[in-house]
Amino acid sequence: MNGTPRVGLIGWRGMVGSVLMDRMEAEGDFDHIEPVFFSTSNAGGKAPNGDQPLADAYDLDALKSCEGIITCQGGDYTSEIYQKLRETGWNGHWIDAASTLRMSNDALIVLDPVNRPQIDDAIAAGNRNWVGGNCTVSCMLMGVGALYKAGLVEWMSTQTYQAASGGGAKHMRELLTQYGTLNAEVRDLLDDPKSAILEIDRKVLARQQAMLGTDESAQFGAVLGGSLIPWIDKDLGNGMSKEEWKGMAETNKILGLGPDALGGSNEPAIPVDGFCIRIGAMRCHSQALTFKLNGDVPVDEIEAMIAEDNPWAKVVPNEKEASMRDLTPVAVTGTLNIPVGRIRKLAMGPEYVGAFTVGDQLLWGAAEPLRRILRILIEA
Ligand SMILES: NC(=O)C1=CN([C@@H]2O[C@H](COP(=O)(O)OP(=O)(O)OC[C@H]3O[C@@H](n4cnc5c(N)ncnc54)[C@H](OP(=O)(O)O)[C@@H]3O)[C@@H](O)[C@H]2O)C=CC1
Ligand SMILES: N[C@@H](CC(=O)OP(=O)(O)O)C(=O)O
Repeated sequence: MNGTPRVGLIGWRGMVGSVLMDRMEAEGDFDHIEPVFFSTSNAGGKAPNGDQPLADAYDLDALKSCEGIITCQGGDYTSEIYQKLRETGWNGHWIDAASTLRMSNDALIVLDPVNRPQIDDAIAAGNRNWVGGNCTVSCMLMGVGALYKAGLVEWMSTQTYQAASGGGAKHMRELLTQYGTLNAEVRDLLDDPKSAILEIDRKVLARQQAMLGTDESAQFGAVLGGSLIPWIDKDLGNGMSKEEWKGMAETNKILGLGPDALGGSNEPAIPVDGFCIRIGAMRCHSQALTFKLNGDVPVDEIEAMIAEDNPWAKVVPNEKEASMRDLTPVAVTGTLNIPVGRIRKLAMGPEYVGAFTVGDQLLWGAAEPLRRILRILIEA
């Protein structure tokens, strides 16, 4: 991009978009672009800054006037507009949070602390589509990408603990409402220290069961408050959820491995598989990882590789106090830190290593890679 490019922002007032706006303000990104704010619902309304009214996000001429577009509007918008815009001959940079284009042959999944070499190659090759990765995959690679870069991983299994925010703002509200409803149901008993805990438990369960199939659980389609949901995203019909499928597909594409890598790669894909679980956290995704490494690498070497890989990955000593203090959603939310802890050899053998990592899925999992690719393209 040249000079101070005109960049269209779509989806800026949504949950991901609001986090993106905050980060762009904090990093001075608006000093490097001429922003054009779009809306799908309020064209002509007031933009968040500047004196231009909101442009219509379905107006192809308005979109075409931008050298770059960043959208956090969601997959439906991308499906509706992207192809039409390209068919007009628009050759600008399309930067997208939605998954729609992620596996396309002409799109790179961006996570520059992990795949900057692929990004540089793609820029040189004239790539124009840049898509943020799945939140779980991006947060995982920010933490343990060093092991992949070093060629140490034979396979990895993930067990995720994903926050309500992954579903969207309404899901976060539903979770908190459920917690409140359950608390209200037993408040009198909680206030009485002599009340029987099994009575509290019985009443909570009855209230949870009463939520099923009602508006109280409409977003998740199951009760999350005081429970969990062992399925995220679509059912692929082969026993796998789409969220689980993304683990291997996107990890390898980001790393430039396997046939789905941009331009295809002769390097074989690394098996990544496991279970993705929704839990009652707000906006941090956590994951327990099991690696089979292709050798017996000492734990202190693994820790050093992770610590040195990027400024955000932080090794947490595998001790109770440090883990409880630094390796939780409460410790990480709102920060770019990606702590990696519980690193230890597993009983299966010296090549088997376990780790636990936490990341804010709205930051590294969604907004941050987008604003960073914008800066990279401006500076290229
Ligand atoms: N949620 C997540 O964790 C992740 C989401 N993504 C992607 O980002 C997309 C957007 O997700 P998310 O930000 O959660 O979606 P939101 O529902 O928060 O926002 C999407 C759009 O909804 C419109 N909208 C309608 N009512 C409101 C309201 N009251 N407040 C704010 N916006 C409103 C806005 O469009 P307008 O201003 O035009 O009316 C907004 O841009 C997803 O569809 C997904 O593709 C990617 C990674 C993670
Ligand atoms: N699927 C993630 C959110 C996300 O990032 O989705 P996608 O891969 O569609 O961007 C979740 O629900 O936690």
